[in-house]
Amino acid sequence: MTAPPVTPLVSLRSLTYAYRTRRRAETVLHGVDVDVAPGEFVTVVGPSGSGKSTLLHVLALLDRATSGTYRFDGRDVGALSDRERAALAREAVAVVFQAYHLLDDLTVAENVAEPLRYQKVPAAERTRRAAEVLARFGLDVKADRYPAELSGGQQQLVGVARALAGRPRLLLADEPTGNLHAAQGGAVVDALRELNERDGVTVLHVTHSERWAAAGGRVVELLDGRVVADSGT
Ligand SMILES: Nc1ncnc2c1ncn2[C@@H]1O[C@H](COP(=O)(O)OP(=O)(O)OP(=O)(O)O)[C@@H](O)[C@H]1O
Repeated sequence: MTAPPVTPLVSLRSLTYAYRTRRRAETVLHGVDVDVAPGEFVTVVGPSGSGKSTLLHVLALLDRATSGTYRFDGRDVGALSDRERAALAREAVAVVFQAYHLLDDLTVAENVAEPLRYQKVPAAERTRRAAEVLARFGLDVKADRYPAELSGGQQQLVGVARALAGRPRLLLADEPTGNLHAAQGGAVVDALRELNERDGVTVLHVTHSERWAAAGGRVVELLDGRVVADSGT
């Protein structure tokens, strides 16, 4: 007996995206077809300007595709209202950016707990989860510090911990190592791999560094807004 087919967590078909200025529209994604199965770890590589960040913003539900379809766990995202998309993003998707986007006047633990408010997680549970994820990354000792008192690598790990605390199904990381030294960057990529392997979170890591692509797993390569190589197909 063959196993039933698994619904991809992410399924893109003929997806395009155009930036519109007052004068004209510039298409920067041209017919992207990609499926990502639940539990996959995908590294997206490509030179500067190839469309990696644009793709990530569409996947994160921050921008709507111009044409084509994006299905998230079988749901056609294009058919959702803005409110429904925002709810799906809040519940199921987390993003780690190159800039850490931590709130300076909140402690590390408060930063990690803060987004859980929007998922309506009760206060005691927010505190418990923040402590748990910080401990996993060895940052429990920094829980009461402020972001400015941490190194860049530690701040980015707090960003990963914050993403994990929300228990996302899809974690998108856009050049999370871009501002870091090699060793710090390695710790951040290790953290992404761990939450993929241990927690089953589907991860899509965008980078223009070949170094991380060489670390294994599936690699999707973009060039001029098109997928030119995909080791998963
Ligand atoms: N807000 C915008 N308005 C118009 N064009 C844009 C905008 N943002 C990006 N672009 C264009 O879209 C194309 C793809 O950009 P994108 O940032 O997605 O590439 P990238 O592969 O992530 O590059 P990098 O590795 O440098 O971050 C580029 O030609 C860029 O100039």
